[in-house]
Amino acid sequence: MSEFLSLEDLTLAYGGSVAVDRLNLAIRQGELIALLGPSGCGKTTTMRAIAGLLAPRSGTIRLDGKDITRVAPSRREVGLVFQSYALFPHLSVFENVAFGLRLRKEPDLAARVAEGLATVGLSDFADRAPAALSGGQQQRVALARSLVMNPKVLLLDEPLSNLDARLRLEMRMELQRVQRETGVTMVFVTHDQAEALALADRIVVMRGGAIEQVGTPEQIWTEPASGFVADFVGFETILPDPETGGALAWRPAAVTLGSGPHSGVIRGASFAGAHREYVLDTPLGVVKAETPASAPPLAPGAEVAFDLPRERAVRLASA
Ligand SMILES: Nc1ncnc2c1ncn2[C@@H]1O[C@H](COP(=O)(O)OP(=O)(O)OP(=O)(O)O)[C@@H](O)[C@H]1O
Repeated sequence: MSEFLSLEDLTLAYGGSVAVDRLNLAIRQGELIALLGPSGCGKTTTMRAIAGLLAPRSGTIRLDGKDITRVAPSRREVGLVFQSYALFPHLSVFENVAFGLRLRKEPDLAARVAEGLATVGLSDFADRAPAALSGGQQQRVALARSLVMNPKVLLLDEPLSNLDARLRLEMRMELQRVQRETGVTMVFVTHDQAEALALADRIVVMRGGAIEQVGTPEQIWTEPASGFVADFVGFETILPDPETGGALAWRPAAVTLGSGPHSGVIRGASFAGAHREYVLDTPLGVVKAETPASAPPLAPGAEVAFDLPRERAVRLASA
């Protein structure tokens, strides 16, 4: 694999407490990588180290063949877009995007700002104040501001989390389009598995300061490498497999409800639009199942037969 950005044995700590422990990751040029994991797993800490805002305790960061571990943030050619867009409220959209270019006294300022605004579809908004823009538009200004600096890597920390559901979908497509058109290598942080699956070329699932699995969205979705990843992508019933000593995991839709060799009691039921979700207490443990919304509803307290078909489970080395 041709590595463009590589993190080698990276250990990151705040004072005495280690937040990321000997992390290894190689990213190709032009890739769109998602760092996915629950709160506190070390995603933001990893991004801060790549940006140069946190000096590693040990390990190496290489970008485009160069060791940048001790290079100052402003010389790294790494762009950073925060979750709060941090635009300057008193500057116009144009001046916000021009800010970094002016600091560096770069040539062709007006043309480059115009190109940046065109890339994010905001050519007509150059004279507006940030306050006169929607959240999604502000986010796109922040993106343009980073892009005009021609970074080798663009880091995005929860870029969509402040947007409402509809805008988030729009910005997902926008980010993908910008990435395709500019070819810039992007690493973004999210705790939303749907976002990671929809956007990323590869997903890095993190847990407790370490990498749990790296794979394409398809691999993570269909072949989770551990119980932790399986649970994260919706395999909500994970039971020991006496045949192999490992474990088996099922998504709710893979559980047959109404017939089968097992029996359980419905503890909870909820309507989710296209389907109904059930939580069952069973001698095997808690089982989560769903049925199409068109199927007759089952009441809490009812006893129901069910099956856990082996052929619809994923196999895990351990639960
Ligand atoms: N400034 C800090 N000082 C001390 N500890 C910190 C600091 N920032 C983060 N941590 C700790 O480092 C660990 C990793 O935090 P980090 O912010 O990287 O997690 P995260 O995966 O980005 O979480 P979130 O999704 O909540 O942003 C956590 O245990 C956190 O408490």
